[in-house]
This record gives sequence, C-alpha cells and structure tokens, in this order.
Amino acid sequence: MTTPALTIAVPRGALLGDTLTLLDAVGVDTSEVRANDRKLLFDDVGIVTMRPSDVPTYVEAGAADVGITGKDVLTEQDERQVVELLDLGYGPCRMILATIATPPSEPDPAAEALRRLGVMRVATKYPKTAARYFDATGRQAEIVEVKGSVELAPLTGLVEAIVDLTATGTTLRENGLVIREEIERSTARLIANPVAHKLKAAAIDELVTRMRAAGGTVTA
Ligand SMILES: Nc1ncnc2c1ncn2[C@@H]1O[C@H](COP(=O)(O)OP(=O)(O)OP(=O)(O)O)[C@@H](O)[C@H]1O
Ligand SMILES: O=P(O)(O)OC[C@H]1O[C@H](OP(=O)(O)OP(=O)(O)O)[C@H](O)[C@@H]1O
Repeated sequence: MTTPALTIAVPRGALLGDTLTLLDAVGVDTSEVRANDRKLLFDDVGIVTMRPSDVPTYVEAGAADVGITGKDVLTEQDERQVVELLDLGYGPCRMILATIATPPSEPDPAAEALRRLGVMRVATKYPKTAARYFDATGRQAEIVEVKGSVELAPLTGLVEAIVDLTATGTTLRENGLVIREEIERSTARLIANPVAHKLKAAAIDELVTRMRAAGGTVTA
C-alpha cells in the first residue's frame, strides 16, 4: 500500500455527497468513506472528514493539505491563512437577511428598522459576516449568536431579523419569514495550506487540473 500524496479535509453534512462524487471522478477512492458512517480518518486514501466549519482550521494548521468547504465558511473565517484554489460549483446557497413576513396592509416594522432607524437585533450562526454586513451598509445591529435553527429566533421575539443560509427557501417559507436582502452567494471551494501549496505543488496542481476537468472553476 502506498501513502497518499495529499491529506484531504472533506466536509460532512450537506456537502458530503457531491464532494465524494467529485473525489471519485478525480481518482480518489471514497468507497471506505461511504461504507463507514461514523469513522473520520481514512489513512489509506488520505481523507479526513469533519464539519464544514472545521475544514479551514485543519487546512490552516497543515493537519490536512487541502480541503473542501463552503464559501460562506471562508467568508466567516476570513482570518484563516488558506489559499482558495477552485470554485467547485456545487452546494449553491445564499447568505440572506430575513425577517417575519408582514401582510401588505399592515405597518412593516422590519422595513423601518432596515432603513437605518434604531438598532436591529439579528440572530445568526455567522456573527462576523452579519456584523460586517451591517457595518458596510451603515446600520446598527446587535448580533445574537445561535448554533442552529436560526429561523426560530424572530418567531419567539428573541430578535427582529436573521442572517442565515437559504437554498430552496423552504425553511424560511415554512416559518413565515421573507428575504429582505441578499448578502452573498456561496458554493463549495477547494482550499490549500499555503506551505503545502508550495512543497506539494505537483500533487496539488494535479488535483486542481483533475477537478477543473470535472467542472471546477479557478478562483485564485
Ligand atoms: N440549504 C443549505 N443550507 C445550509 N448550508 C448549505 C445548504 N446548501 C449547501 N450548503 C453548504 O453546506 C454547508 C453546511 O452544511 P451542513 O448544514 O451540513 O453543516 P452544519 O451542520 O451547519 O455544520 P457547521 O456546524 O460546520 O456549520 C454550508 O456552509 C454551505 O456551504
Ligand atoms: O432554504 P432551505 O433549502 O430550506 O435550506 C436552509 C436551511 O438549511 C440550513 O440549516 P441546516 O439544515 O444546516 O440546519 P441548522 O438550522 O441547524 O443550521 C440553513 O441554516 C437553513 O435553516
């Protein structure tokens, strides 16, 4: 058995299926990953699996040479020293600002607040992205960080608005929320550790070439 040239950080959850399909297409054998739901380290094929938000941590530290995660994660963790190499195209979603929907005949307090009147309370799993967006658009926000099910926060009166990801819009709709503003579009990205990018250039270039042939777009 030969040691794999690269260690690849693979996101579990929403991006896992398309990531494994891509890895198969570029010649990385993912059968062991597919067959072992709870196992995390696959030495013989150089795959480690983790939450998407942990991928930049492992890649920055060099615990993985390259990794795949959402653009939304990279925006939130923009302090991480990683090199973004490819837009892989899958996992499309939008980072949006949403509030409770108001019937057209009624006053719309959220619209007032969004017109720079007062401080808006905003729940999110993405505190840096949300704070930066409110700052850039000249409005005041009190950011309330939650770990998930963000849509619940305005329904209970915890906040007036949320900053969250949406793809199909189903979760927003089922909870009576409407999109007010779009902050960013996101897709899966290939990132690399800066040192590995130089020291393992041949192996990383080969991976990039194969992923481009499979549909990825160069972003850097
Ligand atoms: N409909 C969607 N909702 C949320 N994320 C999506 C969606 N479609 C694609 N994604 C991508 O998948 C990633 C989140 O995946 P998932 O929901 O499985 O992770 P998570 O459990 O929220 O993990 P983490 O705690 O790391 O955020 C996002 O960062 C985004 O890039
Ligand atoms: O527009 P949709 O297709 O309905 O997808 C959007 C939902 O998916 C994500 O949640 P996730 O499943 O990651 O769970 P979480 O709320 O616990 O983060 C996101 O936070 C939304 O809640």
